[in-house]
Amino acid sequence: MKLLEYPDAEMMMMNLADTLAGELKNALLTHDTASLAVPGGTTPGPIFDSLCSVDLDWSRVHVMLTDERWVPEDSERSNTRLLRQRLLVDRAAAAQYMPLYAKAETPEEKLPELAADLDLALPISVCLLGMGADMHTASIFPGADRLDLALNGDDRLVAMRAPGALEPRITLSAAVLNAAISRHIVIVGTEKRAALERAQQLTPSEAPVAAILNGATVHWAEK
Ligand SMILES: O=C1O[C@H](COP(=O)(O)O)[C@@H](O)[C@H](O)[C@H]1O
Repeated sequence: MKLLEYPDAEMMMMNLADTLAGELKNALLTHDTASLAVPGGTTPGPIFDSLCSVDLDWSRVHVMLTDERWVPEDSERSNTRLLRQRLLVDRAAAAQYMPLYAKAETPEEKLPELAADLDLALPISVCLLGMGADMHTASIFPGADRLDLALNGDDRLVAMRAPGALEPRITLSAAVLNAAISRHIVIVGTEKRAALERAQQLTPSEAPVAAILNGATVHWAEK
């Protein structure tokens, strides 16, 4: 794992947007299409605000989330809602969005069709992940019901319920995240920095983020 420390979060978000854009442009030089996986939650909004206006051929880019909360798209908890408001706008509105949510009571009902659609966009060219202070990444949570499947199975997508998650989740598996050509993790604050350091001493079952640290670049700013 490589750790990049930034003087402040604003600079980090702009830098990271540039890095992701550069990697996408490179991928498009040698492939017809490229894919970008991004997290939801509270951290990545400012990255999306910069990335969405980058001049690249977005029509050849598949955009997907690393994970989704099983709530309707108009819910404030929806990661898709965040993407539609802040990433899939401006030039990036031309990207092809691969949803991880479809209208149904439970993620299990839609999982096979969502997973089949994803195949078009795998392996991921550029992957950005977040991390919670509880050391979850994507929606791979400590104590989750299908933790072993998400960490060690071959499935691309896993439906999850966990004590630390407010609603059912659907998440890309560690296998899919680790197959990404480039992997970045963005974290802000001293609590998450301490959690990252703790995770490096723990097993992936105790600290799921540990499963995807090898080969990743972690971007950190205190505030
Ligand atoms: O629930 C989630 O949490 C993580 C971390 O979110 P943050 O609000 O602490 O930045 C996020 O990476 C994930 O995509 C999201 O579903």
